[in-house]
Amino acid sequence: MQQFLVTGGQALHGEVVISGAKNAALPILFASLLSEKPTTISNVPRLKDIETTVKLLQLFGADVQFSNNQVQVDAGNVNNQFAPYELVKTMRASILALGPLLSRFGQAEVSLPGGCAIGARPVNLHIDGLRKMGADIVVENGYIKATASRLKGAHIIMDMVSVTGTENLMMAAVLADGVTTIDNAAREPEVVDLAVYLNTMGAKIRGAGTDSIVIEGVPALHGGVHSVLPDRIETGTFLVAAAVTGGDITCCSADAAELEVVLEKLREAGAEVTTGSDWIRVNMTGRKLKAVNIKTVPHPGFPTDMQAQFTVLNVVAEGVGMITETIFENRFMHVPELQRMGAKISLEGNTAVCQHTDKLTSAQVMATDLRASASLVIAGLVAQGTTVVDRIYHIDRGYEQIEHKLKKLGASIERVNAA
Ligand SMILES: CC(=O)N[C@H]1[C@@H](OP(=O)(O)OP(=O)(O)OC[C@H]2O[C@@H](n3ccc(=O)[nH]c3=O)[C@H](O)[C@@H]2O)O[C@H](CO)[C@@H](O)[C@@H]1O
Ligand SMILES: C=C(OP(=O)(O)O)C(=O)O
Repeated sequence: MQQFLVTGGQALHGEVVISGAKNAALPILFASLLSEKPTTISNVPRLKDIETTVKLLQLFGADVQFSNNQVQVDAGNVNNQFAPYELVKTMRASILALGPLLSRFGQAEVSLPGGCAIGARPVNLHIDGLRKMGADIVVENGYIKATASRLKGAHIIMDMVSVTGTENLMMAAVLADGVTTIDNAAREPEVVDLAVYLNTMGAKIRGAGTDSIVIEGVPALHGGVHSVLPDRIETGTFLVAAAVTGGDITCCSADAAELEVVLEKLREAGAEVTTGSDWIRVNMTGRKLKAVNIKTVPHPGFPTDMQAQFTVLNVVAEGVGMITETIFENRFMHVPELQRMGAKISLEGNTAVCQHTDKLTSAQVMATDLRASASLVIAGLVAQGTTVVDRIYHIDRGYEQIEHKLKKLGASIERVNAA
């Protein structure tokens, strides 16, 4: 098992190139299953979750070539629609195989993903929506078994805003017979990127990015070429790391329009934030960090995937900052670990009350999920001494070469094999 050793005290300086977005690349790779023709996707981050997706696509019978950051998928010979528990348990996004497989082949059997550290994360909305489109679905022995001769267009009103739920149903609707409307749809930029990719392949989707998406079914898709949008959560993570260390960094290949609310919170926290067409700079030199209040909500509100990083910001900042998590019921697993580093945080229901802590001190801490692990690394960058972050396989799910990127910005961080 690998660990990070992070020695605090260096302000981050310089430029970092942001990778393609994990949460866009995953649905886009699964969407390739909808076409018999080859597709090419560039700006794909090299991450554990992407490797898992490639394995799944290959298991289905697709020919997948991954070199540098480009993936070519030829799903012309797909002959298997079974996603086993062994792969699905390592990556919840595997549920995104369900919609495309069912839509193109009329059958799919996908393991239920199960809960994870941040919450139960059911997939009832995915199943209900597909049933509305005429699918026969049974859930037994831990598997979702779905069949449909051809899915039919339907009017689906989502009970809750679900990102992968919206994506799964949008993909399923692309080859359905007739028009599907998804109301109360997720508006995340990753949903929009998926729609752009599908439209490139000949799908007829409009309204992505609003809460009502209309999909006119087509008989087949052709090939396509697409570049994945920049990862707004990776961008935000580096910007927070710069702010808490009192640094000055520029994220290149980044999109400020996707991060408006996060940038606004950084300004409120005292950072100087400037942006260009494809870069964002945060300068904290000689400035005082102030605590901010945050409430996570679906896009365009504050993203839950940036909550743990802002928890650290609030601990280092002056004043008291409240962090309220409304999306996932258990997304404060980083708090006890940060407390072990001296952070003054008290949990009151779904709110973490963060107080200024004069000095964080190093400790051995355990990563429990992807963004929690990012927050522990950020805390290590400002703590006195060397922090040991265990279970960094969580961070490898979502951050491409994080230690190399941080080192280039002046951080002291090493990946080591645990003794
Ligand atoms: C691969 C990917 O894109 N992951 C993102 C996606 O996860 P994911 O798509 O899994 O998250 P959802 O948007 O579906 O979850 C939002 C809320 O809805 C609930 N829910 C969801 C589906 C369902 O069928 N029933 C149900 O009750 C969930 O438990 C959660 O409380 O959006 C989350 C919220 O922005 C992000 O944190 C994840 O990084
Ligand atoms: C929760 C996340 O991812 P996933 O939905 O893949 O678990 C995340 O990216 O922060």
